[in-house]
Amino acid sequence: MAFSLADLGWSNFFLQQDPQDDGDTLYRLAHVHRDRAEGLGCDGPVVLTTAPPLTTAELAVGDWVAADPDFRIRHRFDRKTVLQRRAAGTDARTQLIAANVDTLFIVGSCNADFSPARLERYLALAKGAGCYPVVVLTKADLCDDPGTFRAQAETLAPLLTVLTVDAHAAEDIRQVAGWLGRGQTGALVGSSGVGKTTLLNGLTGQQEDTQAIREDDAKGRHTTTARGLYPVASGGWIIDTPGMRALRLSDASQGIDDVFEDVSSLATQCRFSDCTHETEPGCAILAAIESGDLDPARLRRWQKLRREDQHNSQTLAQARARDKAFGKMVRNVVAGKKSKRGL
Ligand SMILES: Nc1nc2c(ncn2[C@@H]2O[C@H](COP(=O)(O)OP(=O)(O)OP(=O)(O)O)[C@@H](O)[C@H]2O)c(=O)[nH]1
Ligand SMILES: [Zn+2]
Repeated sequence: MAFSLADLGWSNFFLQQDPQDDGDTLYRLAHVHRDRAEGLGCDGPVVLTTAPPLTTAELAVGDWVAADPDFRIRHRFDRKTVLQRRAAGTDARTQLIAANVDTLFIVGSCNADFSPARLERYLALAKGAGCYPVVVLTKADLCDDPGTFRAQAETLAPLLTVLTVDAHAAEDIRQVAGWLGRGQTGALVGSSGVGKTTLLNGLTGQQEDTQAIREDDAKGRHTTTARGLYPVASGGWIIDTPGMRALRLSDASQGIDDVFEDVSSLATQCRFSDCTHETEPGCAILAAIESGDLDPARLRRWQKLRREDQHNSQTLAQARARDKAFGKMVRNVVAGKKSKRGL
């Protein structure tokens, strides 16, 4: 299938950046592997490699790049939005998830798996990344009253859009596709078994494998493997982001404050600027809990996310400082060798 640049999501935002080399061609990245990337251009899909100093580690699905006639990527365009998270394990580095996503579909379900804390975490990720969040609650067909789940979700961030859907129903898929008009890009996040693959299949008309859910705990087995950018019939694009179950936030304080705008604006009204909202007199948050205006569980979730974000941002800053010191040491050693050789 052939696409124009506008079909692929190209816009003035990218056009205004440095003009590419005359011989270069523009591509949007659909898949990124360790040694190569797959790009979509006006002449169809191509396999791309990177030219130093660029490596595939700096590329994300959804990125715009310029490549030379030998299909080597020479330039990556600045991103409109970028989804990233702190890498798993003890490594403090951030991991790229997807780039240039307009709408982040935060998928949950109308069953025992529904978790306000998890939705808030993804909402903070979306706000921090600059994406428009849409909460999609699946399995509405298996639930007596999906409206209660929707109402609960709507309280989690200001002016939040929440859809309740049967991910197998074409008319419900059309509702989701409403955010994916020509050149618009969406991404799906949510824990395993909530129906991301089912939504992806409905949106793209493809058949990726889904697996039957385990009855006991409402959690599916992990079935999705490859991260990629796929065309949607409504003219947009959808990015599947497998492996997003253990989402750890860092550098997300602005996103958290936006999602918890109710709590963070109350905090500015406390008498003491370093109020811990536990016992202090003149605490606006305690007063709101007392009057029933604020759910104490929401306060606890806000505090937990902020603590986690502060901790991760600190370790990230430490890792960056370590990298910088190491780079300096290497440069000093190299400079020392050069001066010994009289260069
Ligand atoms: N009845 C009903 N079943 C659904 C709905 N959405 C998903 N399912 C079923 O739930 C199971 C898990 O769905 P998947 O689409 O594989 O979930 P996933 O989020 O992709 O899971 P991972 O690939 O593990 O991340 C499958 O058996 C789906 O058919 C829905 O809205 N209604
Ligand atoms: Zn307070």
